[in-house]
This record gives sequence, structure tokens and C-alpha cells, in this order.
Amino acid sequence: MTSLNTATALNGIANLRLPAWLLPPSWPQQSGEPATADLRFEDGKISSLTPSHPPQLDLWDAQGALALPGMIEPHAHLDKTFTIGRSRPSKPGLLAAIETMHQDRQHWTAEDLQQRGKRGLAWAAAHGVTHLRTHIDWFTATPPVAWHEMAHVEEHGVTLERVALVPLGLFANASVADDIARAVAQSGEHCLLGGFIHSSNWDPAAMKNLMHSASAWQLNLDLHIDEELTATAHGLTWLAHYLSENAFSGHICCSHGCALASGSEGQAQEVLALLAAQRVTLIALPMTNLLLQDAVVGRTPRQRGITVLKEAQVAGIPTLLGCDNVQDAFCPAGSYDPLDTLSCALFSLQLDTLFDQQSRLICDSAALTGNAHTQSPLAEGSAATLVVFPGSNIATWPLNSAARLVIHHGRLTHQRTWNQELSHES
Ligand SMILES: Nc1ccnc(=O)[nH]1
Repeated sequence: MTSLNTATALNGIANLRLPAWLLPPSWPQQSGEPATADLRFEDGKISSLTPSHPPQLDLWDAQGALALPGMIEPHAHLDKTFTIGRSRPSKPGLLAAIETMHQDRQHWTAEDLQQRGKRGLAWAAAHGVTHLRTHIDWFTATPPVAWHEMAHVEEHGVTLERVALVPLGLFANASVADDIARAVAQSGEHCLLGGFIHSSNWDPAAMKNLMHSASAWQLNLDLHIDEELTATAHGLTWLAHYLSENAFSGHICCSHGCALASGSEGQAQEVLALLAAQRVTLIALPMTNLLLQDAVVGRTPRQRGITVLKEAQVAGIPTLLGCDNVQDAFCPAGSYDPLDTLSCALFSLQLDTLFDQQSRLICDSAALTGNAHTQSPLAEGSAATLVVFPGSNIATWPLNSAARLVIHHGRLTHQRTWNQELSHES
């Protein structure tokens, strides 16, 4: 494969292997797989998507490499990222990680937050992420420094969303709930309301205030909900019933939902059936949930702690996978590569048809925003924005797929060859 040059806009790319979920049902098959595609670009947009017809001498030849549209990172924590060097928890598990985070936040100056947040976003962009949603911890009724600082963290070609991650207890007071929702609503677009909802802080009256204030300020929600193994965790069950009985016009992402996998099958199915009738997306975070759930010193974990993703898919609930924490008290490792998350899910959730079907779990921005009218990525007229995995094939992908070309609006922005450091081309 000849190398690509960053200086000029591309006419397009020939011979790309795209996932079946992205192609129209009439797309031709070759040896039981979707035939490769030729993509043509014009003014930074896709002007045509057709089955390959060689030779297309004016197009760069991808030689059958796998490619995806720009990927999404639906759940990150840019305020905490890259703090592991100074904040290693002394105990395992989620609540201990939260305690360690509280000790570290004395260091969260504007400069510290900017530097770490920018680095996280730049790493995500270099991997091919074009949309990243970060949660930002709130500690009082007024926005934390990180809420303001992350508004100024930018990376070319990446849409950044901010979610206020508010401990449920702060919503117990209806006027505080309203203040928080107003501050989020007045922070501009790409801002959502969220909450940390757990057996340790369960309060149905606070939940009601949270829902009312989100409605009053027309905010979408992204909730950390039932991130625990307690089968009797209340959050998702309460939410499913609340939404069945009360109108809520926004979209809701439910992140974690680990407890759904701890209770009975019947209990999970009942909650999923109710949620499937609402504008709700379920986000699984396999890496941190494997690390933080069933975590006891010196004991091998017996449970996986990951939500019932397959059952949610069967029930018709949109689903996504996120990386969650990167190099902080919650997770010491990570690099903002959605392929790492998908690789982890391959094993921990025993996913199959990874590339052709489940790669959607790291690309579906309509599932993240709830905007069902979003045009299909790579359809004619869409932005010519995609990620190519040179030398890849469906037998090894997503493992062994470090090599990457990121194309934004028809131009190469990042390229990494085998074993090379992340490089930025501009
Ligand atoms: N899994 C997590 C829960 C709460 N806060 C985090 O940063 N991460």
C-alpha cells in the first residue's frame, strides 16, 4: 500500500471493506462477506459509495483494509484522566476510587485540568474518535472549575459533550436541583445533566427532582446508574417505571447498569421491556466494570459486573460501549482507543460478528444523542470522515489494529503505522 500524503484533499479511497451494518441491504456479497467499496469525495463530503470497480486510478487503494466512520467515545472522564501517578487508591472497588478522587481534586487547577483534558481528547482524535462525551464531577450546587475548563478544551474534528455528574444527594433539595439544571442548560449546546445513582445514596425524592429539573430545562440525561452488583439496586427499575408513568421529552443514556446482570432474568427482562418503549440508550463500560466490580484484595473476581447488553439489543434498546476512566484512580490503564474497549467486550461479553455488526457499538452517534434523524454515516452527502485500519482483516480485528489512518472531511489528519507513536498531521 503506498503511503498517503496529508497536503492535498483526497479524491476518495478504493477497495475499502466496510461493516455490513453500514451498507444498504442490496449491497453485493463476495465469498459470503460484503464486497469492498469505492468512496469518492467532493468538497469534504462523500459524493458516491459504490461496490468496488477496479481500476480507479485516481483513488488511493486501501487494498481491502477495514474501515469505519468516525468513532464515538460515549463515556469518558476528562477531569480525572492521567492522575494515576499521584492518586493510586489503597483499596479496590468503585467507592474507594471515588474517595481517592476526592483527595486528588485539590490539584485540579485550571492549568492541570486543561493540560490533562487536552491530552485525552488529542489521544482520542488520533485513534479516530470524532465525538466524545465526558462526564465532569460536581461537588456542590455550583459548577466546578472543571465544568468551565473543559468548555475550552478543543480538538479539530471532535465534537465534545459535557455531562454534569452530580451525586444524587444534591438533587434532594428541589431548588438546588433547579439551580444545577439551569447552570447546565445555560452552558450552551452539547451539555447534559447527569447523576451518580447508587444504593449508597438512593433517594427516590431526589430522583424525582432530577427528572423534573431536567424536564423543566429541556435537558437530555446521562446517568451513572446501578454501577454495582447489588441485585436490589433501585435506579433502573425506578427509572423504567417512572418513564412509563410520566412524560419525559428528552433522551436518556443509562451508563453502567451493572446490577441488571446480578438480579433474576425476569427482573432484567421486565426493566428492559419498559426501557425499550422509551428514548433510552444503554452504555456498557466493560473495562472499568471488570476492574471495579467484585474487587477484593487477594481474591480472584468471580463476577463480570457488566450490564445485560445482549438482552438489551434483543429488546430493541440502542446500546453503546465506552472506555470510562483512563489512567486515574478508577482505572490505571487505557488510551482512549475504542478498539481497546471493543476488544475487551469481545471477551468479556462474548460478542460475535464483531466488525460487521458490533462495531456499531463504537460508532453510533444517533444512539448517543437520541437523534434518530441523523443521516447514515458514509452515505452520499455525509462528511468524508472515516478511520481506515491498514492491513487489517476481520479475523484479527479489533486486536492487532494499531495502524490507523484518520480522514476528516476528505483530508488525512492522523496516521500511525505499525508500532509507531501517535503522530499528528496538520
Ligand atoms: N466508573 C466511574 C464512576 C464514577 N466516576 C468515575 O469517574 N467513574
